[in-house]
Amino acid sequence: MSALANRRFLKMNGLGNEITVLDLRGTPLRVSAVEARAIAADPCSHFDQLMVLHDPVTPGTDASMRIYNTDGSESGACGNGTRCVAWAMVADPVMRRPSAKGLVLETKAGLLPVERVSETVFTVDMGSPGLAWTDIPLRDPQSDTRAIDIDTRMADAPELTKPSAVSMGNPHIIFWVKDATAYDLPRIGRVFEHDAMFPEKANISLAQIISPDHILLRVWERGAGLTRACGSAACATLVAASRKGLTGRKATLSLPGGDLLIEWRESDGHVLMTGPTEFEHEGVFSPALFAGAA
Ligand SMILES: N[C@H](CCC[C@H](N)C(=O)O)C(=O)O
Repeated sequence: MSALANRRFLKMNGLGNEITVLDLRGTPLRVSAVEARAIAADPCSHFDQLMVLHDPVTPGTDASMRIYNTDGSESGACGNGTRCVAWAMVADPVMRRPSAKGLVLETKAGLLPVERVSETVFTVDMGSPGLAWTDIPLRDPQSDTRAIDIDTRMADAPELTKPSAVSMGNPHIIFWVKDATAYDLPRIGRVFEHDAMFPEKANISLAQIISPDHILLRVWERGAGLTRACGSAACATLVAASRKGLTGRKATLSLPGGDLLIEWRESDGHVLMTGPTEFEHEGVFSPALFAGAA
């Protein structure tokens, strides 16, 4: 039987991005890809991302996190999930920390300080974006060495060309379009997620500039598919839009699930993401869920 059987989880969402939170602090347990897929397959614990908390690694941080997609693959970043974890660590009666000082979470990609703005709204410092082609990573050096306009196109949609690439600890590719709702994103996403240009695959966004401080965004997520929102994609998009001179360094990103406020802070180059969290329910994993999972 899986050691995860009967463990408590929280089901939450960040702008409709489905998040399951599992606290494994104080245990040596790790989640396997097979177990992650089993948790995702159950309607009660279904997620776009599973946020797993482990004991802190870096002194002064509150927890380290591993992030799993629906297909069991791992990501270095999840903005919406990070806000949900922050809510759990200040408001959930079981996970809540005794102290109310600022919270710092850690992922494979770095340290993420979080501030509570109101009851359910949090600002996460998502760190500095990776902008070199090797940071994304891309397979080849680009004719535009800044990776602002990268050399790829969709064969049967010629206007989908020269997307921008940004890493927020995970790879993001952003196509600039006149109407983000006019495309079959699942079809485009499936093709580009696995394009040989992206050795670690990629999250694929369609971005429409509404004004210098407002962007409409739809995202196909690596390992999870179409989601109602993706926080790291919103951060990557604002950074790319600002580098292209399409927006300033601060904008509202409107996703199907709602709005995020993103700022690429001038003083230190960090990206700040502010948005809501919503608690849905808690549960425990039924042992039957893991039948057949190693
Ligand atoms: N929904 C997440 C991002 C998940 C990214 C994941 N699909 C990957 O990079 O593998 C967010 O709010 O930032």
